[in-house]
Amino acid sequence: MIKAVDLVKDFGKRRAVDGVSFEVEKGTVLGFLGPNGAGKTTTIRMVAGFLPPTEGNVFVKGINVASDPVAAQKSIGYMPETTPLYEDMTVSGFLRFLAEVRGFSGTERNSRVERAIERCFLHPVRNQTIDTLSKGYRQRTCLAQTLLHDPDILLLDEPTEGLDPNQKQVVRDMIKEMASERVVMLSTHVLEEVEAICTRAIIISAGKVVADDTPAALKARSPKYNAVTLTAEGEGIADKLGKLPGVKEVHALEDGKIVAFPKAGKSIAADVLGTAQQNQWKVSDIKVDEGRLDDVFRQITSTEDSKKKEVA
Ligand SMILES: Nc1ncnc2c1ncn2[C@@H]1O[C@H](COP(=O)(O)OP(=O)(O)OP(=O)(O)O)[C@@H](O)[C@H]1O
Repeated sequence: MIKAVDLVKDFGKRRAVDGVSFEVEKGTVLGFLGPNGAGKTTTIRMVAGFLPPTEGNVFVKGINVASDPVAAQKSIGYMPETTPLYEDMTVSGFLRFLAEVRGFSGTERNSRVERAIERCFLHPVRNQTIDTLSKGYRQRTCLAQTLLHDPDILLLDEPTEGLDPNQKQVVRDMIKEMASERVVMLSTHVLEEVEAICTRAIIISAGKVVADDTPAALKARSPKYNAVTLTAEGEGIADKLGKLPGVKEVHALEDGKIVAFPKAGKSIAADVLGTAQQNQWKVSDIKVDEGRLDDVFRQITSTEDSKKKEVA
């Protein structure tokens, strides 16, 4: 549904996006991650047809977005970082107005507005003016306006930014619900969001794609992935675990816990447990680490930063 090919965007001498390519198919919730200034918003704006690329192309359902943005935008619902809202309009009045801008009138317009209100749970505030809405309801109103024309592609720039944890959850659930029949591409700094709702994550750093995988596969790149933390009483625990063939190293923590790190690609939990049983250690707790996306994010993006410094 979306195909981006070698996208480049220069602002004067600054290269904000530097050769980004990806393809996304229906049913995907793609998290676009990266440090501040990495080029996320710039890329999303190019996909949305609001910013022409300096080089490269974006195709949306086969339509070249830069050559025919109006046709492409029929399939796109775009929620920018800050959506302009008409503060003195009511929520339903605002949605009716935008439905008309999109070319719908009469009963068609009304039913589209009702559907958007329903999908975004806006009933309690439908007759309230926008200037009186809480941040969460403002965000849901922004989301509702992206749905009026029932687009196949939703581009959401930091959709949960500034929301409290309950509101975040509501918006995430709405996004998940909308994703099954669409492509959702969202930018975020929030790694837990990627784990909670994304089926795929692209990490961008200094305008380049530095990782593109499922959140689970990215987590598996964490140095802590499959590490085993053991709370146990017994003789020579660290030494014995260090001798297991799959174990790379063993750390004894100050609180008495022992952490065994596996060699790349190894799973050591069964061996650790077997050794504990053989030696009759008194095990009170054992945990296998799932890996952490923030470790991987830091690792990948700081490697890129240090490469840049080396080049400079
Ligand atoms: N209109 C513009 N004119 C000049 N430079 C710009 C413009 N828009 C973005 N930039 C620059 O391009 C780079 C990428 O910005 P962009 O907003 O795409 O990053 P981002 O990853 O979305 O960052 P953030 O997470 O902070 O929102 C930054 O260095 C930014 O200063």
